[in-house]
Amino acid sequence: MKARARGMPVIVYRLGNQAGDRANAAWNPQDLTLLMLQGVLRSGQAPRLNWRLEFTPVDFTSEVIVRAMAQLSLHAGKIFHLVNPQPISFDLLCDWLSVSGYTLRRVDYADWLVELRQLAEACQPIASLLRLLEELAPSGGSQYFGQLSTFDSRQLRAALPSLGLESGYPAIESSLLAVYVARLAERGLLPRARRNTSGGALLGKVAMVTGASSGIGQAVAQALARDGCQVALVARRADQLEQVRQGILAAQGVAVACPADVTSRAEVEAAVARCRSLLGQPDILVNSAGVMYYTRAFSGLTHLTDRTIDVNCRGLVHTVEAVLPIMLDRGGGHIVNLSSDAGRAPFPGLAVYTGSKFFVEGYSRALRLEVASRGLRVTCVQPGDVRTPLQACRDDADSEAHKEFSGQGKYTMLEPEDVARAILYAVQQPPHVGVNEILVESREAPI
Ligand SMILES: NC(=O)C1=CN([C@@H]2O[C@H](COP(=O)(O)OP(=O)(O)OC[C@H]3O[C@@H](n4cnc5c(N)ncnc54)[C@H](OP(=O)(O)O)[C@@H]3O)[C@@H](O)[C@H]2O)C=CC1
Ligand SMILES: N[C@@H](C=O)C(=O)O
Repeated sequence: MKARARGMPVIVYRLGNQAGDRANAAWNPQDLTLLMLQGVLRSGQAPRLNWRLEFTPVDFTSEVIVRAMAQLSLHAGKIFHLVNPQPISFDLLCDWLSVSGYTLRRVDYADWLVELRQLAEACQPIASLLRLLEELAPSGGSQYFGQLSTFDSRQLRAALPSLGLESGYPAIESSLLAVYVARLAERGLLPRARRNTSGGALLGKVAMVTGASSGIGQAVAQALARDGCQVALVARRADQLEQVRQGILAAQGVAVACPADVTSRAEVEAAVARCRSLLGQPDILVNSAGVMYYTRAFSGLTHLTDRTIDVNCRGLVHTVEAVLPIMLDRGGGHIVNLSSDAGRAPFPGLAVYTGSKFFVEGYSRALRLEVASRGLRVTCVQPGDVRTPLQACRDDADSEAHKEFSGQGKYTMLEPEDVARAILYAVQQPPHVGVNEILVESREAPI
């Protein structure tokens, strides 16, 4: 300020937490974020903490400073806050570490400190972490972590294009965290992650599967994970998703639960954001969430017809619209929509369901025409009857219609895995091949 008062050009930089650079993760060894990472991964424990953490890769900070100095006349007199405008929650970071191959146990903060004290004798960074925590939170409590100051970064954001930094402020996302953890592990500063050993043709791809808590969606999620995909599991029942996730983890795969009701745009968008933070951008979207109620059009069960349209039509559009910008941006992606043989032919007792699947067909075909030239593929899968809970007759449905028209007990139905194999075939094709439709039915019941 004195220099400014004497007429010298001054730019003020207010720095938040500085993290390692994005190439090598060269990082101040006494930084709290790094020490916390070490504390979590060395102890194998994730303390319950209400902490929103922000950090900025140090190479970004130095780029801003050097470039702004080169344009002094443009930026003199400005204050640049280099404080990450998009902090992430510590919970999300721990979830990310878990899906990235670290086994973590959730514990209370106080219990974690006890564990750290035991590790501190043999591990210098843990001793440093304990010292820092005593300084920041002398009473041993976790209150310190609840405080996060946010700063107005508008001035910096506005200046970034003129500084040649059009890609904006570095987001704390999966790809950045992956570089950090890998580089730090190479240098022995963090333990190495357990790798996804399932291998397979889809290794490195990210898939989002709706309806993953049951039936076809569950089988597809498992098959994709076996083939190397990291899978985001979407449905409403969090407990069911957790079971599916545990099964995938036990088979050495990678999966994360993203509970959401597809009829809510906001919940779908939050699920996509969680997938991006924890696994990365989705390469594949499988829309399997759906409902089917045997009801004749004149039965007056309007709540079931509304629900069918909401889930099968609106829900599917919500997920497609949430991932489309990401896929278009990257110039690639594969959307697989569960239609039905009822998307090709009418079925009595299922007028609204048939209509919903004709919608899926029409929507998918038009979508394909719009996005094919931009690198995206759209596949409609049309299964005949599959042995899943969808085929059951709900108490409030039209039981006579179910008795008369359902295929149950009349022939051998497909298994969910039969449909999963068809989907795997479609997504494993080379990028120039579009498998646009697959009709897969019970041999005994062709339409
Ligand atoms: N089974 C069959 O014979 C056939 C099925 N299909 C289609 O395949 C798809 C999957 O069916 P299937 O696996 O058999 O059925 P299931 O009943 O086994 O599974 C349906 C899935 O959809 C999810 N779901 C339902 N409503 C919502 C919602 N509002 N938000 C988020 N998820 C929801 C359910 O999860 P949760 O309850 O946890 O939310 C569940 O995971 C459907 O689109 C169906 O139309 C096509 C042809 C034949
Ligand atoms: N096979 C279809 C209709 O009966 C379906 O289950 O989607």
